[in-house]
Amino acid sequence: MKQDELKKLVGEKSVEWIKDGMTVGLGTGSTVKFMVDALGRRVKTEGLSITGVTTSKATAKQAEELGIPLKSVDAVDHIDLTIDGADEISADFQGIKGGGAALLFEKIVATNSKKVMWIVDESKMVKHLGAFPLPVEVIPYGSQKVFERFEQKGYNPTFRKSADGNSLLLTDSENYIIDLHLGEILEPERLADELIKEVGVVEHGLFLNMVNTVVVGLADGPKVLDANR
Ligand SMILES: O=C(CO)[C@H](O)[C@H](O)COP(=O)(O)O
Repeated sequence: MKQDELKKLVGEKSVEWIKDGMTVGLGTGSTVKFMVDALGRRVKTEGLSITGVTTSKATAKQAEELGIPLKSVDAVDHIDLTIDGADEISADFQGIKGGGAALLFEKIVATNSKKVMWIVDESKMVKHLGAFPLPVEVIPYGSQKVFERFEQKGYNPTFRKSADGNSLLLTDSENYIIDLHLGEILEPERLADELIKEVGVVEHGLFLNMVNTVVVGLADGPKVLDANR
């Protein structure tokens, strides 16, 4: 099966966990897009009553067009379940997210959720994190200095460019993304602590001890993994 078909498979499978009356965090990315489409169909055809809390302008636009009722994270009491994609998931269920530059809102929504589910095709399952460049969201002011500090530490940083390649990408919060090309992250907790203490860093894409369930798209069907937390 092609990667897109695996993404569709898990996107459509994941909405089975959504029940009437839930407040649901809606992640960002191409896999989540299939999930939101499937959720929109359930809202329309079954009259499923849910409230969505989105993690990006792109997901909010898609959900609005499908008639999914939305609220801000600040306007809900709690989020029952967040369904999101991921860029890498290690054998011990730690993750890298932010390939779609939505890591800040994704982490805020995940942190305020009772349960977090990640939906991925099998290429995202890895032994150790780090082959995927680690996104770090930084405030534009002073970002060159943060970049230089990352260079001195040997983190091989690159500023993420906009889709047309002519300017730096701006996140939904109008920040920049610096991607760290680390190769392998052997101590994710230590790195997460270090990055969040760096002045000018808003958030990083290490999502540690956050996911409860992973739905992996395999050629012979979706596989559900429990992170036991
Ligand atoms: O973290 C994300 C966006 O910030 C995405 O969930 C992640 O990049 C996976 O995206 P895709 O489903 O398109 O592969």
